Amino acid sequence: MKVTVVGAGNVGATCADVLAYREVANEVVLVDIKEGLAEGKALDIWEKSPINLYDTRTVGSTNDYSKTAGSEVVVITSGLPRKPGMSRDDLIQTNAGIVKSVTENIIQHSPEAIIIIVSNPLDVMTYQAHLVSKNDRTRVMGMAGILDTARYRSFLAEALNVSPKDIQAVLMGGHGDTMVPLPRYTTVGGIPVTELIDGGQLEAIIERTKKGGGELVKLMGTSAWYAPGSAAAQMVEAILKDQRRVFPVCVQLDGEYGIDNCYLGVPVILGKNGIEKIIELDLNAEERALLDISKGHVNEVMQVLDNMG
Ligand SMILES: NC(=O)C1=CN([C@@H]2O[C@H](COP(=O)(O)OP(=O)(O)OC[C@H]3O[C@@H](n4cnc5c(N)ncnc54)[C@H](O)[C@@H]3O)[C@@H](O)[C@H]2O)C=CC1
Ligand SMILES: O=C([O-])CC(=O)C(=O)O
Repeated sequence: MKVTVVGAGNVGATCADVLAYREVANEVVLVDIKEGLAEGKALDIWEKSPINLYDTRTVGSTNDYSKTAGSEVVVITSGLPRKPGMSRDDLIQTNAGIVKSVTENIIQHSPEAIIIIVSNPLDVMTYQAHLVSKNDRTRVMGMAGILDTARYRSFLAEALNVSPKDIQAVLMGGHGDTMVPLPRYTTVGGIPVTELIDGGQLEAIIERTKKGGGELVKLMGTSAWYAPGSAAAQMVEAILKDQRRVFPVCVQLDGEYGIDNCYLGVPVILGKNGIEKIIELDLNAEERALLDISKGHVNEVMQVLDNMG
């Protein structure tokens, strides 16, 4: 089993590292445009194998996609991260071109690959990769929901002083301030969260979650990588091991939730064929209204991409 991770920066290298030490694949190919970066990081991860005890082979490449041939899953993390004061949407001009050229190279060498997009703005970069690859929508998806849900779960765990392992939750919508957390579908060891926390505190956690990426950008001057890299690796693992995990994932909606041709995070079952099923929740009026706002925003940014030609 072979996985390629494009972009050997913060998120890509973290993803490759998690894939290696969890032995998700036999071979992980790391690609970057910057001379020597991918080779160096792949070698560093390989040199760690006797310490962390794994035998996944990690290989680096400076833009030579022949090394990626026959990959079953490809994670695309190449592109600019935002700096303080920027929105994710501000990255579209640069990242749209990068995601386009990378997707073309990937498809040429691994036409059967399932593609996971990480580059921002996430929902619209997933649209871009879908347009370029012409793959079935079940095989081109974006990583955001696992990360956003993890932030929400970790904040709840802290507030309730319980293990984050016991918090289950789902978030929907675009990867940005319009994301839609769903307290109705949040449980703590099977107990509805609303029985354990007061409304004001829960609302504050939801607001912090929506701005969770920005909180880290403010602290570090660039965006997060440990949780994002691990989240992308978790999606790869679900696919390669055919785990049928239930995760929020960004996918093109084609009538689900009454929405056509918009790329949004929704709960799906992830297995060997990529998106095995989109789960349609019975949203109440308030949740529905929030999802519509999120859809409106993603549609606007999709329009910007369309206008770029
Ligand atoms: N979906 C999500 O939840 C998240 C998305 N992101 C996004 O992921 C992307 C990467 O973030 P970081 O790893 O922190 O950035 P980074 O700057 O550390 O790494 C990006 C890498 O992409 C490489 N690159 C640029 N153009 C390339 C090309 N044409 N081919 C191959 N490699 C190329 C750069 O040389 C660099 O090494 C950003 O767009 C960021 O906004 C980051 C965190 C979470
Ligand atoms: O905030 C950013 O720019 C990166 C990202 O998508 C996240 O960490 O959620």
